[in-house]
Amino acid sequence: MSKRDLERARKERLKLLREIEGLLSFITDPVLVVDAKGHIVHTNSAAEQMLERSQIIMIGKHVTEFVQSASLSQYIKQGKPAANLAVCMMNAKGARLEFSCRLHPLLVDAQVEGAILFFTKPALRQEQEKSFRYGTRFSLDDVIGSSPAITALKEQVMKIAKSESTVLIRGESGTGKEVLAQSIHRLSHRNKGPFVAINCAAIPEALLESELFGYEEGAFTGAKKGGKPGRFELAKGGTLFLDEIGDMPLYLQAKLLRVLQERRIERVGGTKSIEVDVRIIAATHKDLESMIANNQFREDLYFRLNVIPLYVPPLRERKEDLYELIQYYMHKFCKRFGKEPKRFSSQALKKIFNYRWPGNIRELENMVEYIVNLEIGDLVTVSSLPAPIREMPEDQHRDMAEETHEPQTVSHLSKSLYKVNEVEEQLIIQALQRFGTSTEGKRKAAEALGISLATLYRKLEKMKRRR
Ligand SMILES: Nc1ncnc2c1ncn2[C@@H]1O[C@H](COP(=O)(O)OP(=O)(O)OP(=O)(O)O)[C@@H](O)[C@H]1O
Repeated sequence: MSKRDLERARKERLKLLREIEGLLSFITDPVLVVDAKGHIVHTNSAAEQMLERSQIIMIGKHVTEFVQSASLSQYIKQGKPAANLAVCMMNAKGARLEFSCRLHPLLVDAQVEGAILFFTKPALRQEQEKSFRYGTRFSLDDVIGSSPAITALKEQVMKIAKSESTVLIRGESGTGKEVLAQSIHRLSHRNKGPFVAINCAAIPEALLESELFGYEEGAFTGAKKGGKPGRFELAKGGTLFLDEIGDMPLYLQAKLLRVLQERRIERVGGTKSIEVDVRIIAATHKDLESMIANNQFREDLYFRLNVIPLYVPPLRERKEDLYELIQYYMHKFCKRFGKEPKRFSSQALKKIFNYRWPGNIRELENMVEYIVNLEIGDLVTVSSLPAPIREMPEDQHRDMAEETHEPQTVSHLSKSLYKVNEVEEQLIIQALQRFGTSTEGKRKAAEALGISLATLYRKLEKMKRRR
């Protein structure tokens, strides 16, 4: 085979791998693909979540390290299909979870090359889990951060949680709007009731109406026998979280407005009027005011929803919380994956602090998970950071003082600001150790830190005062 043929074959194989990974990611039950000896060659994210281990850890290991079964290895070796093998999956904390495994052997020219293993929950557990589906995972204690903005937001949440009024949470994607909605529910009088969420952007328009309001038997082709309750009914006595409300089509906005006014619904295809007993919390990252101006969002609905407005600031406006969040997630993922916490080099920290975090906390969480999974020893350098952070052009670096919104007086400094100051101090000390304390050294240190010489002097003055 020529070099070109080899390269083409390599590319074909890579393409096939990407296709397989893509397909596996759509499957919401855990899937493991193993070779003929039972070593894992692919996993999907559902398997990662279930086993609480990252793909990087699992690939190459024998399946029996994670899945216990009397006969699984035999089935794989012999290339025998199986429909319903009882297995136990063991997560990183050592918990044993019962699953039913379907095995599809991979045969090439009648030779066993491996197997695809699908894991589904036994029917009884599916039933038990249904009752947990409308619970919450987060409380206000899970809202990490002590910047003035987050502290004020938490105080506001505590004040309004007990009220029955509708809340509209605004903020960019990944800032924690759902975390906040769940915290409100937990603090409310309705906390014994369900917390039912619906993402108006994720559900196809044609299904959204029946998902929200339910339907009666025979309402449309394919409607379930006996009909189906909608989220308004399922949330009875609790909270209904309408996520991405800005993506709701106009005709449903009109219907929602009517429901909010009359506090009653009718299922699609039904005539019976059902009383609504829910508290509504809506959220969006969209600019509703300009949507109203462009006739894309109803102004009357906006006023109905915006009774208690809450705003979650983007991470770049509260970089004081970065360090606390990184520590929180470092601890969480190290515990989950059984790893030792890692330290960041000063240059890596500088990149992190100067990055704009367009994906907000979700992006930060992903970064820490990625880093925890890297086999790089305990020091995280710039080269280990994800590409968007690592490759941020120097001219996008901002003055750290501007970005951290440092309050002017010492009395305003919160606990976490001290932490940022500690990080900053570390960076400054390391830079001065490297370049020296002469004027020229300070100039170089300021340049390396991405701040002006005047800012460096100001920070050095502050450091002196703090000591
Ligand atoms: N203050 C916080 N402290 C710790 N984790 C947080 C905080 N806020 C958000 N998170 C985490 O960030 C992720 C995104 O949060 P969430 O889904 O609530 O964001 P969102 O604003 O609703 O996003 P979207 O608009 O995309 O739905 C979650 O995994 C959550 O655990």
